[in-house]
Amino acid sequence: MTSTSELESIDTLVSRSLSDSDLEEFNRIYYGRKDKHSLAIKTENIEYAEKNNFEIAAYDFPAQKEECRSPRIVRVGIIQNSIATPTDKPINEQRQGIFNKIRNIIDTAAAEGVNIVCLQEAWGMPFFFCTREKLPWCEFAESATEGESVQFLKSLAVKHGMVIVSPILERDDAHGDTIWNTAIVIDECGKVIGKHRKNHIPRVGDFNESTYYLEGNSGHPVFGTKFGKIAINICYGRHHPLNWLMFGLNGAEIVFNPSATVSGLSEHLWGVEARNAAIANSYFTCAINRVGTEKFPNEFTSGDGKPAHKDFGHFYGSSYVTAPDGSRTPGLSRIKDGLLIAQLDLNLCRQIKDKWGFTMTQRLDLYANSLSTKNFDQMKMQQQKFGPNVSTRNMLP
Ligand SMILES: NC(=O)NCCC(=O)O
Repeated sequence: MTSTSELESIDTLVSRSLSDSDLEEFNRIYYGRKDKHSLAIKTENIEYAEKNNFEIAAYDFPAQKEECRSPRIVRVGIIQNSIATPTDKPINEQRQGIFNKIRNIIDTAAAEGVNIVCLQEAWGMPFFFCTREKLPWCEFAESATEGESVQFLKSLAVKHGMVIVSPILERDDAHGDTIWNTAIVIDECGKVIGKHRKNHIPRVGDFNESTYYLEGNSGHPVFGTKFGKIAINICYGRHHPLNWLMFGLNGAEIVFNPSATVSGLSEHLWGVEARNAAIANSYFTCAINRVGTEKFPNEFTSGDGKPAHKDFGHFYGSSYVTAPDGSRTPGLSRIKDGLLIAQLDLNLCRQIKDKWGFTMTQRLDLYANSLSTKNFDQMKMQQQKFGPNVSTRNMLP
């Protein structure tokens, strides 16, 4: 289910083209990496990954030693995956094929000491929203506590004593079978400790997701886990700086961004948005994108006057991790399943807040005032009087 005509990755292109010393400078200037900070991976896991056709990479994000606090080291593992079988196969076969791949990758993450795993958006199904067809696709929606993928991951969480963040399509049968795009958090004992429902729904390209599920109603929850305070900003939410801000205000130390996005649309934005969010909010971000090209049984149109077609385009993977100081890992492959492991010292969040003062110097009072209902009403009145070009300065008392 992966395409070979696509470029493997920008990072392999760069590293193949530069001398060692130029590559070191590239990493320093562009990625903020003072040295390679690669972590050693056990030989048997490298061999296992090769045999099972997924990439494995590992990086370290150390913090300075402090006198009063011990280091708070956590290993996160982010997983990008393609689908496993053609999309015209029975639902259970499609689902099981993906489960088999994910089990291999999570077992490997555990063998490398990973504490928290996060999967990509809607990881257990093809990204069928382009089709606008309800059946069979809505059959992938499942209960957030007892669904097929939830049970599958609960057992892996217990087996490995790890926290697993799992983005699913949630069917809430207690509330009119409402469907949501949800990330659930399973703790190391196999308990679902909470969930977040995607706040922002795309209305761009073939991302016809509003046909299937509603805008989330869960706010900006942060989950206190054994390994750190985590939050999930699902896919299109990464274009909304205030969405990122709210997770930070609520105390997140790591924000996962499970995504599904295609080349031609967003690839030039991909390396910017989650990285910028880490800088602006002094937390770690983990951006995870689906990989591969998915074809569907029936043709659909994109509303752009071009001929009907059966594929969504290429999901370009390129998952990466950014630290609060803005340094980042290279991206995973654009064409292959992958596991990216990052060892984070969460002490870095406070160290960067102290160094740069971004959270201390932000003016939430000014923003809140400008965004308040009273000021919106004033703006509307002014716009009625003077036209749409009225300056926001006119809104302030
Ligand atoms: N899944 C999703 O929200 N994709 C929207 C496209 C994008 O944000 O790049």
